[in-house]
Amino acid sequence: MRIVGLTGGIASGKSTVSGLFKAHGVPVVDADIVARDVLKKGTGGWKKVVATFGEEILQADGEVDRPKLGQIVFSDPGKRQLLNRLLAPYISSGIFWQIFKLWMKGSKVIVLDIPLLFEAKMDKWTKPIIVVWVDPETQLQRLMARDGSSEEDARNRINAQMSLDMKRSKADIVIDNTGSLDELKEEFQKVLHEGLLSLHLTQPFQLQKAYDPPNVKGEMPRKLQWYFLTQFVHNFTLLLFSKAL
Ligand SMILES: CC(C)(COP(=O)(O)OP(=O)(O)OC[C@H]1O[C@@H](n2cnc3c(N)ncnc32)[C@H](O)[C@@H]1O)[C@@H](O)C(=O)NCCC(=O)NCCS
Ligand SMILES: Nc1ncnc2c1ncn2[C@@H]1O[C@H](COP(=O)(O)OP(=O)(O)OP(=O)(O)O)[C@@H](O)[C@H]1O
Repeated sequence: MRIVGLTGGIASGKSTVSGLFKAHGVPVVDADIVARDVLKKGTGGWKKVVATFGEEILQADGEVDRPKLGQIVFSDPGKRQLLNRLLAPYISSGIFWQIFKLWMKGSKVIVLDIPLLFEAKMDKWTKPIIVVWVDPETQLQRLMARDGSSEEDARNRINAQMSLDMKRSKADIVIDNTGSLDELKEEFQKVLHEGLLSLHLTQPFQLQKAYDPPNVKGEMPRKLQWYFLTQFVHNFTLLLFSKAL
């Protein structure tokens, strides 16, 4: 299975590009969604974060108040590193689990959409690496417009990540998202047909068929076996990652 790394800076347009991949039938694992799941009320990640940051980061319903925690960690690098360390094993194992499920479904090419691909040193697992780049001013404006955040908050979030120019220098393929959405779609088509092909990754028509092989009747017993196997692998990985940190 080929794992294409899709990264960039905050609000550089990763989700917009991953939406285009999905529209072409390529499955996407979204690390932000995994990171949200591992912080839901009652999960292991939630327990660790509440024990460390205190109950004042909770809403009345017991869920983490994400804007509040965001404000704490994006204005204090030490606290951000602490949060990263607490959640990293859960996020890594969640990502692994999603990829494993797609592999079982027979997917040949998937996209891993992850903002911290380089920072978390996960780039060694992905090839090619696509970086969605924008100039700093456009990034700031889009971030403030999308999140309704102040300039200070937006700058804090941008500065919490490796610079986009540095990420661009590490990319196999760069998508420049400074222009309009239509221009982005054109860039994306070029990447599909020229970029990925020049890396001998795959044929476009294979990309479209990269997921969901047709269902075969009477597969239930095998699926059950797979279910138990994957539960085992999931728990084992979680244990492994927890011990590694
Ligand atoms: C601090 C939290 C609660 C703020 O939540 P909020 O809903 O406001 O933001 P959201 O999770 O949607 O993230 C938005 C963007 O912020 C950036 N970002 C998130 N966490 C981090 C981080 N630890 N370091 C640098 N950038 C980050 C990413 O570009 C992400 O796409 C949340 O971001 C979080 O739990 N972060 C730690 C987990 C993590 O590292 N997530 C990144 C995915 S690997
Ligand atoms: N080419 C474009 N022209 C105008 N707006 C755009 C363009 N590309 C993306 N946007 C907008 O910019 C904002 C950020 O894009 P998006 O959410 O895709 O970024 P992201 O990299 O996934 O961000 P995050 O790291 O926070 O998940 C969104 O509101 C999106 O609609």
